[in-house]
Amino acid sequence: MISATRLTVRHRRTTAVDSLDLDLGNGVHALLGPNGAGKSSLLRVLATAAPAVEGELRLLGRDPRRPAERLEIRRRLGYLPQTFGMFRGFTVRECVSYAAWLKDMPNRGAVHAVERAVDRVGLTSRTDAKYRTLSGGMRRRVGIAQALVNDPRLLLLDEPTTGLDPAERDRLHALLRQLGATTTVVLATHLMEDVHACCDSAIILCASRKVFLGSPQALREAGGYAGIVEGDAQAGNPSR
Ligand SMILES: Nc1ncnc2c1ncn2[C@@H]1O[C@H](COP(=O)(O)OP(=O)(O)OP(=O)(O)O)[C@@H](O)[C@H]1O
Repeated sequence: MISATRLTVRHRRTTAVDSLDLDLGNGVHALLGPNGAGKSSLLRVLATAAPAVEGELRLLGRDPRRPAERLEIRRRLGYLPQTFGMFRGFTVRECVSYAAWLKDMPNRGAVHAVERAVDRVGLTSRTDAKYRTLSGGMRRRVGIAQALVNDPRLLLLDEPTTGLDPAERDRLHALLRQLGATTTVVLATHLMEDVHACCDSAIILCASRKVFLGSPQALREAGGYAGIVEGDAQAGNPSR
């Protein structure tokens, strides 16, 4: 569902993702790495929100450089960016309906899909509340509902559990485990709790390069996250 070959992402002179090879199918895949390692930059490219400067990328079997195929990818894509803005006077329902409209969903199906997405993030009792009256964690859950509303085949979540209370984190983990059966989910996170609760595999980026890809168990056996990141720094690749 994601196939990248020598994918390179740059911001002016900074290389954020360096010659990445990646093949991911259905399942929940954690994207880990120190601050500045390139996680958000990679997710933006996978979300077709920014182009790669080099390399090949196929998303859901399609080439995001071709406008018609990019449109098809976007219809099947859910993306929660690390920070996102929303019209503060919109209700929860309006925020999620707006996302459905942006994703070109037919009006009739969208009404039910919006209710379902709001329910999946536990905000049904706040459907008519204005976005500006919500807590930080609830706002993040609105963002997750926006990402889910079109039942995406490719779901990209940038630190979705930040600010969620423990019960909501558990609820999201359960939802992601369920979605992973039919969806390719990439979850950028700093929390090993997320990895152990719902992920089938973990990818570690350090200083823009992939330094590990394997199951949570393989990660433990390889010395754990800290061991791998410290080992990479000692090998002369200090993270920015
Ligand atoms: N818009 C930008 N312009 C210039 N440089 C950028 C931009 N966005 C990111 N960078 C740089 O690209 C590199 C990767 O940043 P990125 O935000 O992708 O890392 P990250 O792994 O998501 O970090 P964090 O864990 O802090 O969210 C960093 O060196 C960062 O300073």
